[in-house]
Amino acid sequence: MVRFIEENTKPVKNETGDEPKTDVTTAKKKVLQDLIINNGGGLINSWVDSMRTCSPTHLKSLMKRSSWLTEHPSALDMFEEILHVSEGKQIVMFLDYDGTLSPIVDDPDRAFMSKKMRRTVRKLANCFPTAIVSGRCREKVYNFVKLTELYYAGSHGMDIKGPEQGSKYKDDKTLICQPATEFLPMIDEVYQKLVEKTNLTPGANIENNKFCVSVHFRRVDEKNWSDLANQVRSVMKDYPKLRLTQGRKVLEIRPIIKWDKGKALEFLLESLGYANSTDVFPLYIGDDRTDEDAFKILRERRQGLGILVSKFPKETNASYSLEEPDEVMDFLQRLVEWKQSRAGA
Ligand SMILES: O=P(O)(O)OC[C@H]1O[C@H](O[C@H]2O[C@H](CO)[C@@H](O)[C@H](O)[C@H]2O)[C@H](O)[C@@H](O)[C@@H]1O
Repeated sequence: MVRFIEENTKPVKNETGDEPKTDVTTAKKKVLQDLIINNGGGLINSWVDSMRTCSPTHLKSLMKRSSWLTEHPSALDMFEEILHVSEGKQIVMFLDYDGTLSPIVDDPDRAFMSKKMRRTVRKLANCFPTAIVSGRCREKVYNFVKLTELYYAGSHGMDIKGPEQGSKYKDDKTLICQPATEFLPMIDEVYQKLVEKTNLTPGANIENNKFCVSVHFRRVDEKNWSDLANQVRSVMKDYPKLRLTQGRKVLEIRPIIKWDKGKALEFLLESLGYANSTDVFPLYIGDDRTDEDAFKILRERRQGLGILVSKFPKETNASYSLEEPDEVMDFLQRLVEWKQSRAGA
């Protein structure tokens, strides 16, 4: 059976503080049950349901933004409080790329970050250890960001490398972590098969992210989603060692190993010498379901905090929110100014 792993989520409460009777969590649980029980029968419908359930416009109708903001306030509004809880600790920054540093666009190859954002991230990395944690392959995300002073964790954390020029925080020139190398031939094979299978589905775009593959359906007409799901399933059924997760209008195919953005965060903290430290404050900013693994780790460790980038209410383990990449840039800029003011004091 193809394994479709639901990302970690927590129930969203309605305005009275109760869980709504039919909320997103319930809907997703049903999708998951269908997958397990039907083992193929209702599978395609379930995939398509899930593809729809993840659309922000669908979620928008289920949750009220005002009550959601009470639980996940703006990180800009709460800036002073965030500084207060990080007092005396080393801030370590973790930044997702798509939808966090760059706006979501139709063509994944054109998801450029602005020059202003790049300047801000460069200044940030000068103030705090900073890592980019992305679903994209590391080389590709590096080509967008182009900053040698950062840590990069590509392929959802399955490809980690320290700063090119060494880090001012630690000499990490040789830091490399690739826990899924044995899957490389399999991923290449699946990528080729998916390209062939989906080439008659208008708008479908298969992206090779080295240790995982993305099947984009942003430009696929909704009436063709079940065809696409069928094509993906027909390929994946022969690969029980691969699993499927979902991001923003994208199906992500990746090895079944227990490694994700949360594990990458832990690995990087450990590499920086903060494995068991209580003096560290990791700040993770991301917009997608795959970022939930990192938000969850921070909650479990009771360390630092997660900030979800979203204009719409979403189930999340993050504590705070920002609406869009421009707000992320403002937040990062304020962190830089705060750090610089202390250095000069
Ligand atoms: O972890 P991330 O850095 O957020 O990467 C997740 C996926 O991001 C990209 O896809 C998303 O952004 C595209 C460009 O804006 C958009 O067209 C697509 O619909 C989004 O899902 C990237 O192309 C994927 O490979 C990443 O896995």
